[in-house]
Amino acid sequence: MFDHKGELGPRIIVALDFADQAQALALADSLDPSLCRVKVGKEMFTRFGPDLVRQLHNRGFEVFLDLKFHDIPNTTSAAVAAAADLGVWMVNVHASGGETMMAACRERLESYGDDRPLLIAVTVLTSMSADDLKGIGISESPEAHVSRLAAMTYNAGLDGVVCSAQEATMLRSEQGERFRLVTPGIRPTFAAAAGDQQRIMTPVDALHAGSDYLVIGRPITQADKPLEALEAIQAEIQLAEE
Ligand SMILES: O=C(O)c1cc(=O)[nH]c(=O)n1[C@@H]1O[C@H](COP(=O)(O)O)[C@@H](O)[C@H]1O
Repeated sequence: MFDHKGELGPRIIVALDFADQAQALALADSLDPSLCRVKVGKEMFTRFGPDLVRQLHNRGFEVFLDLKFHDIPNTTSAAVAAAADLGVWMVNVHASGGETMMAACRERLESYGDDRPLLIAVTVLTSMSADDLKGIGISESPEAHVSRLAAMTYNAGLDGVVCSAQEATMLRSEQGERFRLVTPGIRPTFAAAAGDQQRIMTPVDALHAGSDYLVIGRPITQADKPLEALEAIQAEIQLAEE
């Protein structure tokens, strides 16, 4: 694994999944960059492109560019370099693209030194259950499959994985303390709806299980008062850390 300047900093990454840029920026303006990072994913990047990322940078936010690249090594490593040129804090690829592809991405970022983004790989999407895996021909359990993909990611020299918090304890013991665990599928106790997520956990349980970063979307972005929702989660986390 290669070194990175990044310290842990704020643990919450707010997923900005909006069809409307003004709405996303208004939400960002209501949040505090010292309390959270933000994530730009496929919907907003496809609609608004790199300019949205720059606007978030101008507001002081570190950005996780969540485009889950999955392609041949040459294409994927070039895409990761484009993300590094944009100055994002974190970028991801799909681990199922294979170890050679991931290693090519890591090598491509070496020339950026300390300015490179964290490079992580998606294992098994948190919306997928054991039955969904069977549907794509994978008969091992989600945990076993996550473990396999995380080991490949580690061997390719990446910084960590996106996984469910339900797999965090296992991966922490298998891959050690420095392997970053980024966990979506987080549902605070006050957020009743799991929505399309299958493998979920509360923020406090996720941190106890070993998550480094919690990706949280709708429980904050669709709350009546998003800043209050973020602060409520922060308060829960702080209480648990005392
Ligand atoms: O890579 C991701 O961020 C991701 C991976 C995964 O396995 N599951 C997952 O939900 N995500 C993203 O995390 C966010 C979760 O949003 P909420 O379900 O609204 O909290 C979405 O932006 C997803 O695209």
